Amino acid sequence: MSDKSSYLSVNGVKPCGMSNGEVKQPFLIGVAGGTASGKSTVCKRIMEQLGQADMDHTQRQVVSISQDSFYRELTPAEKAKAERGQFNFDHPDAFNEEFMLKTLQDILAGKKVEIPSYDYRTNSLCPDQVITIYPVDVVMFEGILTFYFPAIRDLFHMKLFVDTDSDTRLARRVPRDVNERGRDLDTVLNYYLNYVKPAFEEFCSPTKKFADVIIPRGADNTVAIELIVEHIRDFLNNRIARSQEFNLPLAATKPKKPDNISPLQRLH
Ligand SMILES: Nc1ncnc2c1ncn2[C@@H]1O[C@H](COP(=O)(O)OP(=O)(O)O)[C@@H](O)[C@H]1O
Ligand SMILES: Nc1ccn([C@@H]2O[C@H](COP(=O)(O)O)[C@@H](O)[C@H]2O)c(=O)n1
Repeated sequence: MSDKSSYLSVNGVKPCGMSNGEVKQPFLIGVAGGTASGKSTVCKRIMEQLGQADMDHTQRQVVSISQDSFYRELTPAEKAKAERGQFNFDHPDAFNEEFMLKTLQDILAGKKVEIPSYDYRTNSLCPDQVITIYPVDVVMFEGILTFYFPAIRDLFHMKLFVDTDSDTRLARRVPRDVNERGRDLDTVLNYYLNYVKPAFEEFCSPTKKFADVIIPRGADNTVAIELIVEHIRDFLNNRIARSQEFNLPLAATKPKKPDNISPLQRLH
């Protein structure tokens, strides 16, 4: 099971459209950055500041999805290489680009999607542990190569790059891989030097130029996180205002019930 599942939203809310029957498109945020830069932690902080962290997962209106759910299935030969620490999981070819694109397009179209969990210990997807994502207000999509694929990059309303010093990232990655991903120290260090670091320089770091906001120091940068949260709130408030304008003629005969407003919208 993914070690990010504690906040990965298995949200059970029913699909919710606008009161005028229009499909509600989520605010889609791409979050990129090197391994262990703090992408997941930044998403968690955004969720907390939007008042979503302590909420029952069935009520959440903010969802965070990891790009790791979109690793492609490996052939038996590739699996054997992965077990020896010789398969490159930091290369774009390791991902199922088509599935990633289709899933994000479906999310934007207001559809319910299903994505698998990822197991780092077996280097494989868990098809029996499917995560259902129902339509919500805000979807964050985080991963090392979130901005690498042009068609996927173009889908985001907002692009964040978490920019954390590489020594700090290595210092975080080593204990994480040993304690949570069942790797030994030598394998982790060799893998980092042979695959992770070169791929970061070739494929991930150059995508920083596509970001709207670069977040130095990741989750420690509380000012940047507050500014991003304010921007998300503005977007949602503007959308509510637009939808209320659109609904004006209906409002006289059918007042909008508080239940039609999502928990996130009710904050403002
Ligand atoms: N600002 C921080 N200070 C200390 N530890 C952090 C910070 N941000 C993340 N970590 C830790 O570093 C590790 C990697 O963070 P994570 O958010 O999972 O990174 P990513 O999603 O980019 O791989 C985790 O163990 C996390 O708890
Ligand atoms: N089976 C796997 C698959 C991926 N990785 C590493 O995960 C890193 C990406 O996840 P982050 O949370 O660190 O962004 C990437 O650098 C891969 O090397 C792995 O170790 N095993």
